Parts: sequence; structure tokens; C-alpha cells
Amino acid sequence: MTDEDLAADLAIRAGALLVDLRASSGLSGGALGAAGDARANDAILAALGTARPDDAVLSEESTDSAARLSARRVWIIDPLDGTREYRAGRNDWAVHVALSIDGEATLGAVALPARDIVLRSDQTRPLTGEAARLRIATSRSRPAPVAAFAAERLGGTLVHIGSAGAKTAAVIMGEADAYLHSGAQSEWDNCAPVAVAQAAGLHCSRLDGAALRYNRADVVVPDILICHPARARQIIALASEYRASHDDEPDTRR
Ligand SMILES: Nc1ncnc2c1ncn2[C@@H]1O[C@H](COP(=O)(O)O)[C@@H](OP(=O)(O)O)[C@H]1O
Ligand SMILES: [Mg+2]
Repeated sequence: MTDEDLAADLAIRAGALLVDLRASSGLSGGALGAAGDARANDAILAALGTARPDDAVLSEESTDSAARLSARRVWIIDPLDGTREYRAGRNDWAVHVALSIDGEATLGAVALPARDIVLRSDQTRPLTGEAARLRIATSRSRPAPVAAFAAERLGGTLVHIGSAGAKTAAVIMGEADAYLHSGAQSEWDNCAPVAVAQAAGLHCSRLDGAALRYNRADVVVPDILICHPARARQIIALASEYRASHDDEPDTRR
């Protein structure tokens, strides 16, 4: 099985488990979210341990180990991204399985199990054109102020979607044109989304245009931009303008 096949298989299997858990466990609220996080993680890690015993793993739901820092191949996993939305019975949540090689978001899969969608870095579709009015996807629960600023300045609209994987999928599938996040995230929130977005031809970077790097000691990713390549320069310039006019606010960038 190729690494891409494995990533997709793990994401699909964890997704099916999560759909089933939500439908038939009788759990709800925090108990449902906690059970989903734990069971999806256990399933992915067990299968990875068998299929790729020599690779390192960084997962949101597992204890981190310094051993991964000297590994070239690291699987970066978010077994349930958008736990809040999963608990709420919504469909904007995702399973992220990525393989980072030498610090890149090399390949991966993002499953949106409630929509029966799996995006893979080795199966791309042509990018759709931008909407006449730019649609900027941002967090439902923690919308990025810079996204509202960019939407206002560009005459665009905001689309509030849960989960970094679901927002990235919305851009890939032509349901949004850009995804902006500020105020922190972790590597597992965006490594698989970035792997599939890059493969689809989208621009992926920090909000100041800097390259995204993975398998770092500090797994915090302070901000992120995923958009059509033709929009990147304009949005990065607006983000810079936004920062310059809000430099009295706490700086979460690293
Ligand atoms: N300020 C912040 N600090 C840390 N993590 C954040 C964050 N804002 C968003 N995230 C994480 O990024 C993922 C997508 O968030 P959002 O839906 O708000 O866009 C969520 O992952 P989890 O659901 O796996 O916890 C969320 O916890
Ligand atoms: Mg997450």
C-alpha cells in the first residue's frame, strides 16, 4: 500500500467509526467528543503501528515524544478536527492524516465523513474559479479578525465553517475562495489540509507569506492562509496592514 493509500484508508476508517459512534452510542456533548477523539486516535495509531512500525507519529490525542524530532518521516494526525461541530451534530468536521517528510506537508488525506468526502494529495481536481464576491472561510467559534478585515477591504463575504480540514476542503471544492486563521492552531490542525491543498494547486503559507514547516519542537502554528494563488499577494499585504494597525493587541505570532 502506498503512503497515500494508507493515509486515505486510515482517515476513512476512523471517519466511519466516528459516524457510527455519533449515530448509535447514545453519547452526547463532552462525552461524545471525548469518546470520538480517543477511539478514532486508537484506531489510527494501531493501524499505523502495524503498517509503518518505523515511522514516528505526532497526534493531537497521544503523548508527544522527542523521538519524532530526529525522524525524517512523521505521521501528523488529528483524529477528529472540529470536535465542537461533531458534538453538535453538524457535518463540518474532519479526520486528518498526513505524512511529513523532512518538515514538509508531503502527502495526506482529509476525510469529511459526514459528507462522504475524502480528499487525497494524490487525487486532485481542477481548481474552480473564484466567486464574483470573494468568500473567506474562517472559524465558527474563533473567527479571525483579520479575515473580517480582508473581507471588508476586498468587498468579500465571510463563511463560518468549523474544522481546519472542512474549511480547506471548502476552498478546494469551490465552496469558498480563501481560508484565513489567526490566534494559533497546532500542526495536526493543518498539516493534512495543507498537503491536499498544495496538491490541488492552492497557495498555503503563514499569514505573512512565510513557509509552513512541520515536525517542530513547538507544534503551534500561529496563523495560516490557504487561497487561490492569484489572491495570495493581495491577502498577505492586507494581513500586514492589519497587523501594523493592531500592534497594540497581544501578539500570538511566533
Ligand atoms: N486559538 C486557537 N488555539 C489553539 N487551537 C485552535 C485555536 N483556534 C482553533 N484551533 C483548533 O483548530 C481546529 C479548527 O478550529 P476552528 O473550527 O475553530 O477553525 C480545532 O481543532 P480540534 O477540533 O481538533 O480541537 C481547534 O481546536
Ligand atoms: Mg484539530
